[in-house]
Amino acid sequence: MNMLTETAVEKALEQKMNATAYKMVGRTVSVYYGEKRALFDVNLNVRENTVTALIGPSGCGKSTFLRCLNRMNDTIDNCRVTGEIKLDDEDIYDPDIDVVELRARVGMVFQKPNPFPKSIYENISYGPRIHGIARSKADLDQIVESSLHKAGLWNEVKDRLQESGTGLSGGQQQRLCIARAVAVSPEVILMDEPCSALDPIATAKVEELIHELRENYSIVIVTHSMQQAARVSQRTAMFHLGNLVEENDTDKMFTNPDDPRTQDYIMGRFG
Ligand SMILES: Nc1ncnc2c1ncn2[C@@H]1O[C@H](COP(=O)(O)OP(=O)(O)OP(=O)(O)O)[C@@H](O)[C@H]1O
Repeated sequence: MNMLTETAVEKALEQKMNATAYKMVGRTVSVYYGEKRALFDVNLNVRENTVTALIGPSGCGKSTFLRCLNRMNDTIDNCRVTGEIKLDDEDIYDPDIDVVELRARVGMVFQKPNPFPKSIYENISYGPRIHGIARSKADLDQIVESSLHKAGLWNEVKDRLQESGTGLSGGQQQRLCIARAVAVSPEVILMDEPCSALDPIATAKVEELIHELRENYSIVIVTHSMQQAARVSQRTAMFHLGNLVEENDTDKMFTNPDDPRTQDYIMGRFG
């Protein structure tokens, strides 16, 4: 993309973002693991075409909040979520919601790349097949190719689609997992420390990819790296001891945060 077009795309995205279209809205979200309360009445929204970074010291509840957004906490015994979370205008905790469909709309990429022990092709085609997105082999081929393109992996794997996904390098596996999430046409992508198992070069590639994906998706990323939050996100939310301390424009958050706890954390004074 040339500089001019890139600036135009950035500008258009900025305008979209400033219109404060919320893709997801979280109101008074609390989470309990048995008797233990891990989140306290968190009010946090996910903006469209925006990367939102969740930061804060270990154990502050970042992953717990992330998992609320596609009901991954349902899979944890003893975990109870209260409050309200809406995707567009739909309450995702409504008992009538189809959770499998929800998790296709709100996809997830985990800390450790977790491709299925199947071929690269099958890793990506599985979701579209079970969700009935592809009607023919040609449809599937097209989805596999376009998802790999979107994840910046096509050129590296196009000649080895039938080889196992687990044979790829760690960074390639993570981009495969991103391609797998993208293949079911999600609206939101959740990423839980997606680069923590990657080397700096693979990390840079995934960060670049996150930057590009923002054009089409809303992204929420948990990260321990302040540099990463500053590089990839437009909004940042700071958690501490299960509370949302502050949510702000990333630029402001890293230059002039409203809350002293944010300042302390960013300056490495705790956590
Ligand atoms: N499955 C679980 N069962 C019981 N307690 C849990 C579970 N998962 C998380 N917790 C607790 O909930 C709190 C928040 O944990 P969470 O993993 O959300 O924090 P985090 O900010 O993502 O931490 P980290 O940065 O270390 O990954 C912690 O006190 C943690 O011990």
